[in-house]
Amino acid sequence: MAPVAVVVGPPGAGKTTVGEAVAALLGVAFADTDHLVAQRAGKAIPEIFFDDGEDEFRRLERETIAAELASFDGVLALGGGAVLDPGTRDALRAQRVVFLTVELSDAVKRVGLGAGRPLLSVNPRATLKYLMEQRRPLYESVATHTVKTDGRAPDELAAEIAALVRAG
Ligand SMILES: Nc1ncnc2c1ncn2[C@@H]1O[C@H](COP(=O)(O)OP(=O)(O)O)[C@@H](O)[C@H]1O
Ligand SMILES: O=C(O)C1=C[C@@H](OP(=O)(O)O)[C@@H](O)[C@H](O)C1
Ligand SMILES: [Mg+2]
Repeated sequence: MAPVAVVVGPPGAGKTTVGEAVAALLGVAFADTDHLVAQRAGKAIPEIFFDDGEDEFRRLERETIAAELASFDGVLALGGGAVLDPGTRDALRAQRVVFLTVELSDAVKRVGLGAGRPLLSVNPRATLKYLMEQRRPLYESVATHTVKTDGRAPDELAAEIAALVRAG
């Protein structure tokens, strides 16, 4: 069993929002690894970073993704930093992976002051710029499809991605 699609991209790309809409259009389940990690830890993501550190968050994230790739058959949205892990990138090579791209200006507007995203809680624009530059090659290395999201509504993007999945 494998997800019908895995959604990757930087914070603010719309992985959670668009991924959920794609699942609804396809009539399949939706899961977001951030949500699953928080559930597993019994606390919200900023609390995990604060209490336990980023390494512990990444460990939970890596294990959660491995488990979902083996057992989940809906649309799976990952956290923006999931692709930093080489084992996760390897596992994604057998999957349909949709990379949602976003330019810095739209990403900054979408994440606002970074509430709920501990890495962006200080200076979101500069941090996002750095994260996006550092990770772009990693997203590209796992993507089977790349979809630009700037200036496009989530519904329109979801329809395009659902069609792409239906087309196999
Ligand atoms: N295509 C879009 N156009 C405008 N706003 C969007 C778009 N996609 C997502 N958003 C908004 O941007 C914010 C971040 O979206 P989210 O789905 O959480 O992104 P991600 O999971 O990639 O970090 C949310 O407030 C969401 O409503
Ligand atoms: O980019 C990152 O390293 C992170 C992105 C977040 O997910 P979104 O990309 O859904 O915001 C979340 O996993 C955590 O705050 C770390
Ligand atoms: Mg998200």
